[in-house]
Amino acid sequence: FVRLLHDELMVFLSWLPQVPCIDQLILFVKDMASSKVYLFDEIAKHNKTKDCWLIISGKVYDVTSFMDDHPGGDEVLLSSTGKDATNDFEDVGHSDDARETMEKYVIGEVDATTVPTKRLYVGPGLGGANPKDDKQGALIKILQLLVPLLILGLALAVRTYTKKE
Ligand code: HEM
Repeated sequence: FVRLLHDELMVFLSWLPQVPCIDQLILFVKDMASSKVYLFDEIAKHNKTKDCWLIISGKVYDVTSFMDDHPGGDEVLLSSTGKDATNDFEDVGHSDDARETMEKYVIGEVDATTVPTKRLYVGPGLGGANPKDDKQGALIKILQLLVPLLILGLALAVRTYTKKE
């Protein structure tokens, strides 16, 4: 056991030169601690003011204690839960200060394979993943053909009946 302890200590000491100052040591320890990987569904459950987690650029942030201090308000943070909030975060154009602040709230990473991908809109009849879309597309095409024919027919009928003998 002592030998094992000694070995662990040596490993730790061999890491130390790579950690030039205490700030970095803290970041390093935090990094190690935050290497937990969460599933999307697990993260999505934290969607309340008193329990709020965000996914930004693959990392998971527990911003519960930041809700009252967020300059953009707590509502926007809440509305960014249950999804990948990277775009929401980037669209605002957050400052470097904000990016530094957020590091305090990292609790881990998201397992990217569990994040639902957004379904891109595929126009009707263009082979959407949903077979209902295909049916709607066909109906629209038929209507597009029928309506001008109907108008033409009506116009012809009106012309025929109003023609002076
Ligand atoms: C850990 C995550 C976040 C941190 C640490 C954070 C931090 C900040 C900070 C410090 C500001 C002040 C302006 C700046 O320095 O850029 C800010 C503003 C703002 N943030 Fe966030 N934010 C986070 C996530 C989000 C998310 C997910 C949204 C969703 C849209 C958001 C929306 C906003 C908005 C709307 C403002 C106000 C911009 C303005 O009025 O100028 N933030 N945030």
